[in-house]
Amino acid sequence: MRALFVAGAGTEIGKTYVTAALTRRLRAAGRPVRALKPLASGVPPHDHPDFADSDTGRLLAAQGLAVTDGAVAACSPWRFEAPLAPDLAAAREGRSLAMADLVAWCEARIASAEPGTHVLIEGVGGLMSPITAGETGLDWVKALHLPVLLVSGSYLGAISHALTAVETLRAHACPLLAVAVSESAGAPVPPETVAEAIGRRAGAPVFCLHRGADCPEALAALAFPAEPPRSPDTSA
Ligand SMILES: Nc1ncnc2c1ncn2[C@@H]1O[C@H](COP(=O)(O)OP(=O)(O)OP(=O)(O)O)[C@@H](O)[C@H]1O
Ligand SMILES: C[C@H](N)[C@H](N)CCCCCC(=O)O
Ligand SMILES: [Mg+2]
Repeated sequence: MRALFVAGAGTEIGKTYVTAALTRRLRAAGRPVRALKPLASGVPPHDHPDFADSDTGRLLAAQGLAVTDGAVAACSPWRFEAPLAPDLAAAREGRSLAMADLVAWCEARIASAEPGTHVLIEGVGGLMSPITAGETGLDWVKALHLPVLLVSGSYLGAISHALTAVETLRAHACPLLAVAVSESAGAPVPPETVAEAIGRRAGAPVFCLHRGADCPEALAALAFPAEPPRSPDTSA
């Protein structure tokens, strides 16, 4: 597998945290990776002190990339300052975006990735957060035909949010690779308890990331299995 889509059961629950952790894990194993946040709202200009805390800033840092005009545009070509749904954030700036352009950009980035490079695409907000006036993140996932890594929190209510997203993916024949439960601050139960409840019903493996934790090796191995060593060519 060369690319996957990191979708959320909601917003502010850990998609960027998990994407960055997976990126660092792959890089530490010497495996090239591109982490993309094609569409980002709530992003200040990249010379602003808060840029480092934006999704784009955090994904560039995880990739070891300097904050340059080119690197920012190559990670997040559609950036809006207002921390709102993308369609609303775009409208605040008198701009708009087209799903076809977003999908075409993602497909081109996957197609042009160096051989062996893994591509992670982080979505926006929750699975069905609006992208344009008429389309949601689900439409984006469906158009890309990529396996989905669904990120959940562990706050009270996260189980239902995650399973609602799982059912939605299933109803639309979107392949669910795994669920990652990223521990929410102040959660009333350990993330394993949430993961177990999701796992019983999700029909996919579920992984936990505690506060501040690295990406589990097993998640990286499932997402991007190591290529088997080539057997020697004995045909000559
Ligand atoms: N496992 C974790 N350990 C420590 N901090 C975490 C963890 N998961 C999430 N966070 C923190 O919670 C906040 C929200 O997480 P994050 O930005 O990854 O959410 P998101 O789902 O990507 O949000 P958005 O919808 O804006 O893209 C961030 O400050 C992030 O660092
Ligand atoms: C600003 C925020 N952190 C995200 N970038 C956008 C979240 C949009 C959520 C829209 C919704 O589903 O209501
Ligand atoms: Mg994010």
